[in-house]
Amino acid sequence: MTEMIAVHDLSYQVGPKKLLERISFAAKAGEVLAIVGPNGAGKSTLLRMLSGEARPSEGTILIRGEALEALPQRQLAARRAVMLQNSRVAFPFTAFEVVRLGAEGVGIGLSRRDRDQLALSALASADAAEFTERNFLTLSGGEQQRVSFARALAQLAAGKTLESDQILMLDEPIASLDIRHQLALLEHARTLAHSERVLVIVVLHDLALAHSFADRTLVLQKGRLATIATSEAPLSRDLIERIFEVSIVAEHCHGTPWRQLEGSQSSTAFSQQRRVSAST
Ligand SMILES: Nc1ncnc2c1ncn2[C@@H]1O[C@H](COP(=O)(O)OP(=O)(O)OP(=O)(O)O)[C@@H](O)[C@H]1O
Repeated sequence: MTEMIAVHDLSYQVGPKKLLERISFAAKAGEVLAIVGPNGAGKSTLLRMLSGEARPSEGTILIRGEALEALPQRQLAARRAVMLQNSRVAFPFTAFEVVRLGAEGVGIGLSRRDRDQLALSALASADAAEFTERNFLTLSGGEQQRVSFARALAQLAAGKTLESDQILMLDEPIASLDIRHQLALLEHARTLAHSERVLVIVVLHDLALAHSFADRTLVLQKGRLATIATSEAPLSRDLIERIFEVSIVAEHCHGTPWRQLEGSQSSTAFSQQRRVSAST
């Protein structure tokens, strides 16, 4: 079967600066794909390309074999929902209104009542029901993030009436969440992937969480795809040290050997020291 998404030789340049260089990979329905990498590696830029928000300078992105840029807006909105790092809301909308917007453009076949219901159940799924009538702009960062996740869920649910093949794109969705909500959000995303065949693409900073939740992890470094890690072939300590410019000090890991740490559920076992640069 055609890949859900296939990226070939994707490059993106702003002026003389190359933000992404010759990136190629493909992903299937039902997969959780994490994207990790140091600050400035190009993770958000790549997600902007994959979502259709920006066009690559070179290369192609195919969604189920069709060129991304050729997809009509409504079809694209039904196929993929995106949760950005910082959701900007220009007006003092309630959380309900923000989430309902997700179901608006793609839920045309649904009654107003059905769309309202979708928004309410998305808020509940994201553990954000208590904010339903609150002004979005007055919510805390983590609360806003839960509402933004609900909005993406509402868009997927409404889009399902038009498209069965769907992609959920999440840019650092857990950055402001406490550990309970981090795990709940990632678990929810994984269930969507494994039970409903949604392709989930998620930018994460926490390597241990990426390892635990994703089927594969794309590692970006300076705009290039350094490697793709899987549970069978996890990121090696050496590669992590090289790409993230840290030293992982085994004796500081509370007796946890690195091998176990690679499969650990929590990033708290990480103990890192800045590497003294070779030039100093
Ligand atoms: N319009 C632009 N013009 C010039 N440089 C840009 C532009 N947009 C992004 N960049 C640069 O491109 C690089 C990649 O940015 P991007 O936001 O994709 O990184 P990231 O991997 O998501 O980083 P972070 O982990 O900090 O969120 C950064 O160095 C950023 O400063």
